[in-house]
Amino acid sequence: MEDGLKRRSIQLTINFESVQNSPINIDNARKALLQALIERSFKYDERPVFKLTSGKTSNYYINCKATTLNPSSMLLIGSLFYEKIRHLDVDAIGGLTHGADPIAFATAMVSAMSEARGQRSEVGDQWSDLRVKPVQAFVIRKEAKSHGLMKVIEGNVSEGDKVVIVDDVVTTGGSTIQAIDRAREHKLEIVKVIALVDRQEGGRENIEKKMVIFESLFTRDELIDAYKNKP
Ligand SMILES: O=P(O)(O)OC[C@H]1O[C@H](OP(=O)(O)OP(=O)(O)O)[C@H](O)[C@@H]1O
Ligand SMILES: O=C(O)c1cc(=O)[nH]c(=O)[nH]1
Repeated sequence: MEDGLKRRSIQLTINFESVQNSPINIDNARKALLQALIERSFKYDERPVFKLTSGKTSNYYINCKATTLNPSSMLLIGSLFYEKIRHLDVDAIGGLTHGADPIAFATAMVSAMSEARGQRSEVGDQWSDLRVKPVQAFVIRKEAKSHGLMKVIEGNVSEGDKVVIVDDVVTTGGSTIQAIDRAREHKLEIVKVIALVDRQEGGRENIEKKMVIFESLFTRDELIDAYKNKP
């Protein structure tokens, strides 16, 4: 924790006029992100050709990286994830590399942009969304680094920090649970867990057994509906 820094959150608006002309509305951002996931990430085949991390096969696959690494989607992701944590006392956001990384980075970036707007509000500007301290991003490695500082967790987090664990997809929840366990081994306090997509295959239940709050931005059902109704 950085001492002496307090956060205030006054107004619930996401307004990126400082970086682009059209402000982002949360409902519109969600719709746009769903569309991006369908266009870039959702793959379907009549045969179960997609092999999953668990070893099972599936007839659909959500390659979230094609969306999470796309710059306009990053802005949407950062805004939507930040919206879910901005009222909480959170020091940092991260998860198991690689799925979690772009989500954590985008959210941290949006939190810093929010801080910049807060500074403007102090000089009487219209932006009154004030967060004095941005959220740090961190990365949990699958294996400890074998040289340098030999770290498992990279980023500016330390014992006692309040963190949010993220993942791009939750299927069995195994990857997210690995992140939860590693974070706890490092004495990080988990405030909640947020996934971009919940495949509704038992992951939520498995994660909740770790006594954490679990949320997702989208479910498999929503994605499949959107895929079927694709113009
Ligand atoms: O809920 P689970 O059954 O664990 O499956 C979901 C995980 O699978 C994918 O990661 P992957 O193992 O493909 O690794 P990568 O992100 O490093 O590519 C995805 O990013 C999730 O982390
Ligand atoms: O279970 C997985 O490994 C998995 C499923 C999916 O839809 N997308 C992904 O990246 N991983």
